[in-house]
Amino acid sequence: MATISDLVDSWEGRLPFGFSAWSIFLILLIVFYLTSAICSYVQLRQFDGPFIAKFSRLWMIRSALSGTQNTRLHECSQKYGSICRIGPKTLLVSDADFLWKVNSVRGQYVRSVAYTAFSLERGKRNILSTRDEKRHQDLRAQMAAGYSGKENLHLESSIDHHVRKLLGLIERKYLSSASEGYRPMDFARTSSYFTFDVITDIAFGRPASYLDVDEDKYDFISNVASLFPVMCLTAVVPSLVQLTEVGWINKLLAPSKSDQMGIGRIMGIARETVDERFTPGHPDRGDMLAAFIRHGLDKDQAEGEVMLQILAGADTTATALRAILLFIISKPSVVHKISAEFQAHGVGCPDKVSDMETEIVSVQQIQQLSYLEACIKEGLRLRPPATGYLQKEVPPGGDTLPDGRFIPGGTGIAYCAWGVMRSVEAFGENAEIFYPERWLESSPEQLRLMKRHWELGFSTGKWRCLGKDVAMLELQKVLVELLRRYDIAVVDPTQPMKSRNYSLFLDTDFRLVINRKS
Ligand code: HEM
Repeated sequence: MATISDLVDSWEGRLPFGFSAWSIFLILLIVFYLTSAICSYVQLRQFDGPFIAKFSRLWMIRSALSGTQNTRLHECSQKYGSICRIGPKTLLVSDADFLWKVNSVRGQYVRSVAYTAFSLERGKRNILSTRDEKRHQDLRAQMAAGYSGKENLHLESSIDHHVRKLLGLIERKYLSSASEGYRPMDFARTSSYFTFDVITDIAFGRPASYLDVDEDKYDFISNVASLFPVMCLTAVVPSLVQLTEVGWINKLLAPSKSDQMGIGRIMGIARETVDERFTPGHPDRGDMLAAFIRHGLDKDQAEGEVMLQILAGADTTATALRAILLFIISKPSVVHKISAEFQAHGVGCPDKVSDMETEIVSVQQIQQLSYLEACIKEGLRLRPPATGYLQKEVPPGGDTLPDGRFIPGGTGIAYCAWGVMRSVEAFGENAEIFYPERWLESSPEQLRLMKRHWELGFSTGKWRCLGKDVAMLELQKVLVELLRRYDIAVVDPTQPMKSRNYSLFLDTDFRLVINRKS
C-alpha cells in the first residue's frame, strides 16, 4: 500500500513554481484545517465565547488541566451568557430549562462519545458508558429495583453499620480531649474510607473495611484520584478514549483483574463475588447485586455494573460529605440551629460512648429534621460533586432555542454545574453564600425554580443518577451522628482543605479537631 511519503515523492518534478512536494502537502493540510475551522465557526457563530474556542479545543484543554475547571467554566458563562461557546462544536449551558429538555426521557439527545471513557474493560459498556439508547433504557429498568430500598433489604442497616465503624474510629484514634490530648483527623481521607466501605457493602456484600485499618488498603482511592485529570482531558479529546480501546495500548494502560493493587484489585474482588453469586444454588442475599441478577443481568453485565457503582458512588458522596460538613461547621448560627432542631426532636447527644451497639437515628426520625435537610441541599448546591461536562449531543436534525437560535446536529451540550447552582434568578442575589434558610423560607414558586436547578446536580430525566437516594441516606445518617455527638472545628481556618477540580474534586488535608459534646 502506498504511504503518504510515496505519494508525495511521486509528485516531485511535476510541481509548478519550484514548490517541493512536502510544502504542497503542508499547504493542503492547512487549507483543510482552516476550511473545517471556518465551517464550524460559521455554524455556531450566533453563540459568543472566548475567541480561541471558536476555532480550536485549546480553551477546553487548558481549563481541563487547570485544576480549577469548575470556576473557569462559571466565569465563562458569566461573561458570555447562559449558553455560550467553549469549543468549535461545543456549547456550555447553565440554562436549567434547556438542560431539562436535553435530558428529557422522550428527548432525542444522546450521550457524547466521551462517555465511553467510563468503560472499565475494553469494549464492555456499562449503564454510564453505553451510547446505545435502547440498551441504556433496558439496563435502567433492570437495575432500578436494586438501587431502591424495596429490593435492597439491608440498605439502611448496612449504612448504620459503617456509621458505627466511623464513630468507633473517631473514639479510638481521633477524639481530642484534656485526657487524650490533641488528635486531629484528616477527614478528606476518612470520608472516602466511609463511603467506599458503604458502597462495597451495599453493592456486593463485601465491605472493603477501610475504616477498620484506617488506610487506603489497595491504593484504590489514590489510584482513582490520579485518573481524574486524565478523565477530565478525555472528555475534551474523546479520541484519547478511542486510542485506549486499541488492543495493545489497552493492555498497557487499563487495570487488570489480576492486579494486586489499585482499581484492578477491586475489579478482581468484584469478579470473584459475581462468580460466586452465579454458582447454582447460591442464596439470594437481598442486596443490590442479588437484585440485578434477579432482574436478568448476566455475569459480565453484573460485574461491570458493580464496579461502576463504586466509581460513580464512592467519591461523589465523600466529596459531598466533606463540603456539607465544612459549610456547617464554618457558620456558628447554623451549628446552633441544627443543635436546637436535634433537641426539639429528641436526637441529642447519647450518654454512652460510641461502640458497635450504639443507637443510630432512624430514617423516620431524620425525615423530621427539615433544617438539616436544608443544610444538605445547600451544601450540594454550592459545591456539586459532579462538575464535568456530562456532554450530550444535539440530534441529527438540530434543535432551535426559544429565542430562535438554531443549534446544528452533532453539537456538544456541556453542563456548567457552577453556573446552574449559583443562578441569581433561582437562588437570589446571595446565591454564592451558604444559607440553608432559603430552602425553608422561599415562596412555593421560587422553591419550584430552585429545585429545578438543584436537581440537575444529580442529572434529570433519562440520565438521572440511580444512586441519589443511597447518597442522600448516607449523608443524612453520618451527619446526624457526627453533629449530635461532637463539636467539630477545622484545624486551620485560613486553609480548611486543599482542593483541585478535574470534573470531580481532589480534596486533601481536611484536618479536623473533634471534641465530644459536653
Ligand atoms: C452526592 C453523590 C452523587 C452525585 C452528585 C451523583 C451525580 C450523578 C450524575 C450527575 C449522574 C448523571 C450523569 C449523566 O448526566 O450522564 C449520575 C449517574 C449515575 N450515578 Fe450518581 N451521583 C452520586 C452518587 C451516586 C451513588 C451513591 C451511586 C451508586 C450507589 C450512583 C450511581 C450512579 C449511576 C449508576 C449512574 C448512571 C445512571 C444512568 O446512566 O442512567 N451515584 N450520578
